[in-house]
Formats: sequence, structure tokens, C-alpha cells
Amino acid sequence: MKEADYYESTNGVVVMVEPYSQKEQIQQVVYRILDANLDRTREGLRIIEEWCRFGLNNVQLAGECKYLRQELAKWHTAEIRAARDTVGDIGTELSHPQEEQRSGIKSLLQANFCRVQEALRVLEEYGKLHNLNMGKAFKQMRYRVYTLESNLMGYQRHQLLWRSHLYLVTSPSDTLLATVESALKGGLTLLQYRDKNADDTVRLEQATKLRQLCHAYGALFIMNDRVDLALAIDADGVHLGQQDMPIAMARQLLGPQKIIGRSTTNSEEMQKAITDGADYIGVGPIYETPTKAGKAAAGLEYVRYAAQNSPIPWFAIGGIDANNINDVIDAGAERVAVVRSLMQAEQPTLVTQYLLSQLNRVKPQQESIQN
Ligand SMILES: Cc1ncc(COP(=O)(O)OP(=O)(O)O)c(N)n1
Ligand SMILES: Cc1ncsc1CCOP(=O)(O)O
Ligand SMILES: [Mg+2]
Repeated sequence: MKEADYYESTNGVVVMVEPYSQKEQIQQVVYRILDANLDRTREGLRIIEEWCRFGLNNVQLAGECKYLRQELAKWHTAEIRAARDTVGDIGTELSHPQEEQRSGIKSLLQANFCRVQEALRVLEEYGKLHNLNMGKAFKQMRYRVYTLESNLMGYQRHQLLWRSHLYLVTSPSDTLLATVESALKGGLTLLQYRDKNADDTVRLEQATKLRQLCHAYGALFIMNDRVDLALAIDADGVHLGQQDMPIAMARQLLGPQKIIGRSTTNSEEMQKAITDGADYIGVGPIYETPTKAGKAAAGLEYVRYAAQNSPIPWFAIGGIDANNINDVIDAGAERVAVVRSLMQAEQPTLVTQYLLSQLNRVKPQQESIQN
């Protein structure tokens, strides 16, 4: 028989407590770990769910979070809850500076996905000690959370594309990062890195820096021409011209969550880009431009066609600047892409603000998204 411990409670009553055997003690520790991680997963899922529900109004994504929370609750049994010891838990006081600081919705969501995935991994490993099926169930749940993350982040990305009305396509510049940052400060939300002549090492280095910069400002980063480089640096997508990789092939490599843009100069190319599954189209060159020397202008007639016929976002491009943007807008454009207007501007922030103010006059006012 085990030796009994004696414990005197506060009201003076002496209670005899049977000490746990070593096996039982370990079981209690496992229960505490399961209890803490079941709570952690539930809380993280709830934070993600609130954004899906109230921020995105997305029934499917919110429903998936709810389903996962309910599945989780089935494993949170009374015996696991009974092992909780908040007072004796040294971890309740610990926090990381990053927990106090979130730069926006995107980083908040990422931090909570990370927390949920870690907690599920703990549940999977320790759950096996408790019940083999528990290990299996949490493994499956962890994969569902990966899918949820990819769907949610992809959804956010596409939402931001639809909300973007000005698109900066870069040209080689000694002040590349400063110019882009200046435009981002003016409210730019979509950037394409385009350098037709640089070595891949330079492209990779510059694209990595630009992607970081864009994401710090909550903007999307698109790679011109190269699916391989887009994948390598985890760009938000790629822009492909008529001579570049077919959309279907790029989609296979990039998956459904990344953005694929296609250049078009006429109605046939536009219809094909749409049926091929492009997420957006470039419409132009509207005017002849030295940036794409030798390419004939498609003209405002093509803008009128796009305005009537494109169900997906389209950006008028080619020779557009502060002087003629209103002609392009009057022809039906709600979105434009520019190179020189911003890359050669003395004050890119101001030009960005001006171009956006003109585009905002025509687009229906939408609440701004915090990324
Ligand atoms: C937004 C946007 N539209 C069109 C283009 C041109 O792409 P492409 O025809 O492939 O020509 P290059 O840019 O590769 O010279 C674009 N880049 N972006
Ligand atoms: C890349 C591209 N594709 C069609 S026009 C164009 C260049 C537009 O450059 P700019 O805005 O300087 O005229
Ligand atoms: Mg190209």
C-alpha cells in the first residue's frame, strides 16, 4: 500500500491524500500538457475565425474554424480539464515581445496559425501517450489547418488584388528601394519587379528586398516573367506576357493561391487570358511608350472594350501619367499600371497619391483593408 500524504486545508480540516504513483504522476503531466494545448489551439482558432467572420464575411472559412473548434472540444474531456493547475504553471507569466506587437491583420493571423499548428503538433505527440486515436485525429487536424491557412492567405491576397487600383511596374534604378518605398508610403498596394537584363543573382537579391518591403507595407509583390524566381522568393504571383509561360503551366507550379497576371493587346488575347484562368490582365500599351519600344499602341478603344467585357481586374498600361490618366479613366479604366510616372518621379509619394485620388473618383468607395 502507498504511503499517505497529510494535508491540512485552510478551514482546519485535515484531509488524507493518497500520493500519485509515478505512472499516475506522468499521466497528470500529460493531461496538463493536453489541457494547455487544447486551450491554446481553441483560442488561436477563435482569433482566426473572428477575422474570417467579421473581417472577411467568409462563411466557408469561418465555418471551417468552427468545425475544427468543435472537433477539438470532443477531446477536451473532464479528466484532462481536471489536471489543470494554473497557479502552479510557471508558463502563464512568460510572453514574447512579438506577442505584444502585431504589425497588422496579416501578422496577427500568421502568428495565430503558427501557434495553432505548434499546439496541434504537441497534441499529436502527447496525445499518442493518452490514446492512439487522439494522435491520429490531431495529425489530420494539423493538415486541415495548413489548408485553412493557405485558403485564407490566398483569399486575402486576391482580395487585395481586387482592391488595388494603381500598379507600379519597376524599371532598373539606383534608387529602386527608396522609390518603391516612397510609392508605398503614398498608398501603393501592388508592385511588379521588372528588370529584363539583370543577372538572376541580382534579380533574386532585389526581389527578396522588394518583397519584404511590400509585405511590411501590406502590399502585394509580383515577379515579372519568371515563375521559378517567383517561387524561389515566395512572391505573391507572377506577370506573364504572350511570349512567356502558358498560364496553365504556371498555375500548376504556383498553385491556386498565387496571382497570375497576363498581358493582352486585343480582345482575343483578353478572352483567352480569362478562359485560361488569369487573375488579372494588363491592357495595353494604351499609348506608345519608350519603356516598351517598338510595340504598337492598342489605344483607348481597347480600354473601352475591356471596361465592357472583362470580369476580372484589368490594368490599363503604357504611357499613362498624371496628364492623361483622366482620358484613360474616362474611357472606362478603374485601374492603371505605370512605370516611368513613378520610377522617374521626383516625389513618388505625391504622384502615387495624385494617381490614386483620380482613380478613387471613379471606383466605388471601399473600406480600406488592413493587411
Ligand atoms: C501589368 C503589366 N501589363 C503588361 C506587362 C507586359 O508584359 P510582357 O508583355 O510580358 O512584357 P515584359 O514586361 O515582359 O517586357 C507587364 N509587365 N505588366
Ligand atoms: C511593360 C509594359 N507593357 C505594356 S506597356 C509597358 C510599359 C509601360 O511603361 P510606361 O508606364 O513607362 O509607359
Ligand atoms: Mg514578359
